Amino acid sequence: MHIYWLKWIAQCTITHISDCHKQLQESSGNVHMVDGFSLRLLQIQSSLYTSVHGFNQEEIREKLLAFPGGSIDLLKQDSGIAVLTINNPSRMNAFSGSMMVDLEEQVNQLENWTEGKGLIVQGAAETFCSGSDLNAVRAISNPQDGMKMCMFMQNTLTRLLRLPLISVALVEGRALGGGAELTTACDFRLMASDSVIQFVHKHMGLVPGWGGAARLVHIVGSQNALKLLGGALKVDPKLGLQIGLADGTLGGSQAEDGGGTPLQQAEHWISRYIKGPAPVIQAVKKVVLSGRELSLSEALRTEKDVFGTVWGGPANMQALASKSKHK
Ligand SMILES: CCCC(=O)SCCNC(=O)CCNC(=O)[C@H](O)C(C)(C)COP(=O)(O)OP(=O)(O)OC[C@H]1O[C@@H](n2cnc3c(N)ncnc32)[C@H](O)[C@@H]1OP(=O)(O)O
Repeated sequence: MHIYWLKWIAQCTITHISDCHKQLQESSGNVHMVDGFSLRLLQIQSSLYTSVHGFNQEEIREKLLAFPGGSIDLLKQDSGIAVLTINNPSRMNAFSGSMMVDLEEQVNQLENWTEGKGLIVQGAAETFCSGSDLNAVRAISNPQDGMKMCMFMQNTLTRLLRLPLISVALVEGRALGGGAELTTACDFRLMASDSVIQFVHKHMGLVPGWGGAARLVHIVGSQNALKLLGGALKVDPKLGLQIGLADGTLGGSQAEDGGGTPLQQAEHWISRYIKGPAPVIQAVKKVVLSGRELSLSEALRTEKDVFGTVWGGPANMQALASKSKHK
């Protein structure tokens, strides 16, 4: 069992934890073998950095908790859409150390949300996020601590992007520095009419460190990424749509976006992509994610595995029974 399990862990670095959980249960035939400890181990394996890379999660957690303030709030709704709110309005929703730890805990929650289909990431009080809290940054400005914080946030944001939920960043006000990086850890970005996404890192004598540069290149291409980072350009909704950083804008005609608050408009926008049963929507995200992250042959094998989880499943059988037509 141990050798099989270790082999499986090596394979499932990319595959989402729930797949591992399910297959472990099947292979062992004993659900009790997948206890909290094993799940935690699997979560660590789905992260980028582990002790092999000199990363000590508990040590950096302790360090980050020394910089408290604000919170990351999670609301899981019956609709299958969760709302994650970056909440530190007195600092324009800058990330304190404890908020970085909070975010990791909320991602844990979402990884285990079997009924989930969609996720909206927003900032409190009509602005998105002004990056890392400069007070914390000053206090841990030595390269060693900076690298540890960077690994912690890369782990968390990678797991956020790999959730089997279709995610959208709802950008109101400003998304600056690490806040701009956070928007790239979602599948889509929606920009309110007066909003700005700006990778201000160059002005701070930095480059992105939370994985934002690598993800940005995937989203807008290397030419545009170079312009955005090299010029610390302000991306408004018009430029965002033009270069593909924004997938939609809010504040259009009522008919188009459903009207209401920006959050209601974002819920309306995402609802068209998450209609249907959770296992099917989660499978959609998984096949796209594997196509995005894996080599073609690995992605094809993953697609086959994910296909196997929905083929002959309840939604498939129901559709066959109802002889549905796609007019
Ligand atoms: C790898 C991660 C890299 C990074 O994220 S580095 C951080 C990048 N972010 C920044 O440099 C943002 C710096 N802040 C600003 O440019 C401006 O505060 C900002 C966001 C444009 C808002 O400007 P205003 O509307 O004029 O408001 P304000 O400046 O009076 O700000 C209100 C209060 O919020 C505070 N604040 C804003 N961003 C912060 C941050 N990142 N860390 C800590 N505190 C921050 C700001 O100091 C002010 O506080 P207070 O009222 O003076 O006590």
